[in-house]
Amino acid sequence: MDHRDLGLKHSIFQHIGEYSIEALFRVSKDYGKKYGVIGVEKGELIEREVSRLQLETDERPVIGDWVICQELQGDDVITELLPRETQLARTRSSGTQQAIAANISHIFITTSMNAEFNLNRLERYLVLAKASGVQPTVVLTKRDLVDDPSEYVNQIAQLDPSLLALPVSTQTGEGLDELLSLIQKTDTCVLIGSSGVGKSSLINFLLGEEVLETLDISDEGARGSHTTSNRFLFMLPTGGLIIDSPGLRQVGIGASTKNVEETFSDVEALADDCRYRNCTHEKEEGCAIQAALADGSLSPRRYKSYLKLMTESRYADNPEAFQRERHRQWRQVTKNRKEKEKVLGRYKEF
Ligand SMILES: Nc1nc2c(ncn2[C@@H]2O[C@H](COP(=O)(O)OP(=O)(O)OP(=O)(O)O)[C@@H](O)[C@H]2O)c(=O)[nH]1
Ligand SMILES: [Zn+2]
Repeated sequence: MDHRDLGLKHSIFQHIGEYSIEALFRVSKDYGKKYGVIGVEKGELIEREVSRLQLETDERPVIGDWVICQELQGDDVITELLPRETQLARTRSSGTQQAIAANISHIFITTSMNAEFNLNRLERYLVLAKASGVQPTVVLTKRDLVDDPSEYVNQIAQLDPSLLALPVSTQTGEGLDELLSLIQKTDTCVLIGSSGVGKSSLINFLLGEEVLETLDISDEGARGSHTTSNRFLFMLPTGGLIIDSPGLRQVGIGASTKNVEETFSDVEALADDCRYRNCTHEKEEGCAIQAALADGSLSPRRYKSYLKLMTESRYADNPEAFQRERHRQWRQVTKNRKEKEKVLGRYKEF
């Protein structure tokens, strides 16, 4: 085996500099202070537990990162964090971005074909994929529960005709070979989606064993006193890698207005035809978006989803504005509470 089996893309090589390839490792477990890393020595996979030195960047290594590890005074340490090709990030409460996983080549957006199916949520995930610069595929899970998945596939085609939507079932095995065939040897994939859509079941299938359920117990035994990591990079037996991280399972992830515009290119294209350049698409005369809503060519659902994600992403573009808005909302809450107390106080007087 070699580093390509760990997902090494050619582009990372230029950053290795004077180090030997044996010093190159990939972060596979994140314990907070310590990390699990994997590398290759004499054609064999090696796993190490390392801590990090004060790095030149403020950035903390995350799962999927490529790092340089060296032995210093008997300890294995991360001495350098290599530049990321892609990263998935979320917006902190302060409005700044925090990386969750790095060097990902494929995002599988998972959604099940039942009440959980939600186009707004899908659009949110598509914006996230845009923000990360990563190719998304929609995986429609629980294929065995529906007679005909085409109703779901068609709805996704309406969001973006170039987007692949793949119905699968871990119960019957349908679609799973196609899913596997999408993962190349040097690919690093993540599955994102709501709780219960079947992500763990899919990861277990890809790994060929029930790793996710049994992991906590065996890992704790092997690690002794360390807190068990719940962020993992797994190597698939069929080639390629997959990241499982609870941070990736949440939806509140940051993206810029540009990412939203790209995801909603149909709505943006309409806006080009508005009479006024600074059209707010609300009441203006000659608004192409209002016209499309009126003639039914743009659905009110998609329009609302677009406006909502645009508003959110404006804050990601501008953390200070994000802070101001939070402050304003907080003042409003406090004011409401004071007013309520006033009213209640008055009642007490009676
Ligand atoms: N009918 C059917 N049920 C499935 C399928 N895949 C998973 N399930 C069931 O759906 C439930 C949730 O599956 P998980 O794999 O734990 O879902 P998850 O997305 O990992 O959920 P979290 O761990 O909470 O994020 C379990 O009861 C599974 O047995 C499927 O293809 N068909
Ligand atoms: Zn308009």
